[in-house]
Amino acid sequence: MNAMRKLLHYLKPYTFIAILSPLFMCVEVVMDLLQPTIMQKVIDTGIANEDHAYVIKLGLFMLLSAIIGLIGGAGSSIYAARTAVSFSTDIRRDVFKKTEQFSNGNIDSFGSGKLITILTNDITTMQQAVIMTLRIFVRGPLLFIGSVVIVWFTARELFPVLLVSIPILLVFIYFFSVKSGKLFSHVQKAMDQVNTKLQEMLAGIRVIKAFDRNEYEKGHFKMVNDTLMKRSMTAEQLVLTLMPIMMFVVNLGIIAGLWMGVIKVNEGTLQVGVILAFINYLNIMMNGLMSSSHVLMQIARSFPSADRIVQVLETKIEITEPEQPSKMDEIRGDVEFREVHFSYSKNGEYVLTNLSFKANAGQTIGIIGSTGSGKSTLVKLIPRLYDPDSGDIFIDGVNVKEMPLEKLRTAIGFVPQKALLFSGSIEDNLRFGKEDATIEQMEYAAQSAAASEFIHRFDDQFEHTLLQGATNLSGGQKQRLSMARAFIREPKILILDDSTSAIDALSEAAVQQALKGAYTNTTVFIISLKISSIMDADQILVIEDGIIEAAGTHNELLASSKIYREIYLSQSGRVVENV
Ligand SMILES: Nc1ncnc2c1ncn2[C@@H]1O[C@H](COP(=O)(O)OP(=O)(O)OP(=O)(O)O)[C@@H](O)[C@H]1O
Repeated sequence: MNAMRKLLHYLKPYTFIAILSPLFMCVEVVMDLLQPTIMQKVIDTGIANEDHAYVIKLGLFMLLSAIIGLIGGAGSSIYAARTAVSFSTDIRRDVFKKTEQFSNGNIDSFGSGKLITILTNDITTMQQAVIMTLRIFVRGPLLFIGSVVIVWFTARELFPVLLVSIPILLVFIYFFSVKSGKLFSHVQKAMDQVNTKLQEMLAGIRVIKAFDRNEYEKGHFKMVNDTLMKRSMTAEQLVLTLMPIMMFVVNLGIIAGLWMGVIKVNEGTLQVGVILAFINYLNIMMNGLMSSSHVLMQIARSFPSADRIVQVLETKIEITEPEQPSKMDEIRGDVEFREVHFSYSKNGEYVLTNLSFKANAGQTIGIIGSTGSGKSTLVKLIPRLYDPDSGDIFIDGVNVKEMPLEKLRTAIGFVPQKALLFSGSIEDNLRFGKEDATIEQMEYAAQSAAASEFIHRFDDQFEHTLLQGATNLSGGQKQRLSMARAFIREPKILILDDSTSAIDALSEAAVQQALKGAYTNTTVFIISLKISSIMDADQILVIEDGIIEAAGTHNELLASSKIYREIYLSQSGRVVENV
């Protein structure tokens, strides 16, 4: 309820056109309600007295009221659609803006499948609810109340039929609306699972094929799809069953009306036209109630959607701008971790425990350790993709939590473990790192990342188009471009998270040479499973189970760290070549 009230604020800018819709609808309803009364007069006065002129006059009047009704209906639809679409567009914009600010932790906790369902399904459900409320929620009750009032004044003898049938209809509508709200919230949850599965399948289609897991994936998809089907079926069936039940109650009302009416016609206290008008009004009433019940169900369905949308809009962003950002000059690139503890699920097991180290500006820090030991997590804390549970990280002596986020992140070039490029040209992707980069800067960054050669092999070079997920590049080419994108920023801190894993030894040596040459003032963090990639570093951190097991230069570690020595020995064939 609260969530719905919050979202209704989005209607405020459209109040005027939102009011126009029901106003136009009133015109249509009045015209609809006039028709049976005119018809009654045609029968009881025109036809009964054989007054042709009267019949023609009323016939023309019926036509005119139908045309006015049409204008009213069309006007109402146009303004309802305008209001609802603008309303949902504004909500979608804000949900998108909010998700953009989400920290990694926020995204982890929602899951991208659910976020997509919220941005598509839930917002569309709200849009439908607004359209139906503006159009039908006014039309339904107006038709209903109008019919009751007219029957009271024109066919009071048959009014007892309404006194019995209306409460029965209302009970059914109440029961179905409440039940459908619950069922549709289950449908939305099933939809989240289908979206998550679809996303995963599309992202991993190559792996699925390579492992010949199509059948397994099909089976898995069938499972979530079947759940969605069952839940949708139950919900839709319930909604659709209401119609025949209401028809049945109305038909009983018609029979009762006819029976009472015929008796009264025989007694001479009622005219035949009144019975016909009564039956018409009973049908109009049922239509009014039926459409109101549809709106009620749509509204009931929109409550869980509103809750989910507001959940996103009100999510507390875990990583926020400091309230009083410290004033900093140019960042030099000193990085210090002081007693840092971190866990992904708050109060869960620590992934990093009591990390302390210092990197001076311009130094290269190698990070090595077994899979899952916490290497990537460590570097993700530097640009504040996550914040530590306790302990602090300083850049040039200033706590990163006190630095303006933009200043902090523009000083960092991050090359993630999985090279993620965007659809568009190579140039677009490089400009992602530096919007106003010149062609010379692009050339230089590409050269430093050993990407120049393959780019120049394309006819259109930097304008070469990358498909979604850069599927038209090889793994190594993607890594090189991802590095070039970070290099072009000329960052003060460069983080290379196992970013040369798909690059041949010669190219890797070229990249390292470039780093030594042109990026001497940059503090470089290199994560690698290969000793050859980090052995020249000024300082190497050996991470095991989230703890710095040892730190020092290559030679120091060979002497002091058992783990480092073991890694060295296991890779020594390659290392010896490189030394
Ligand atoms: N987003 C996440 N949510 C929850 N746990 C995570 C998340 N990312 C990583 N972990 C867990 O944190 C631990 C450290 O992961 P991390 O990616 O830092 O390891 P790593 O040393 O970089 O491994 P690798 O060499 O395989 O890349 C692992 O146990 C992993 O399962």
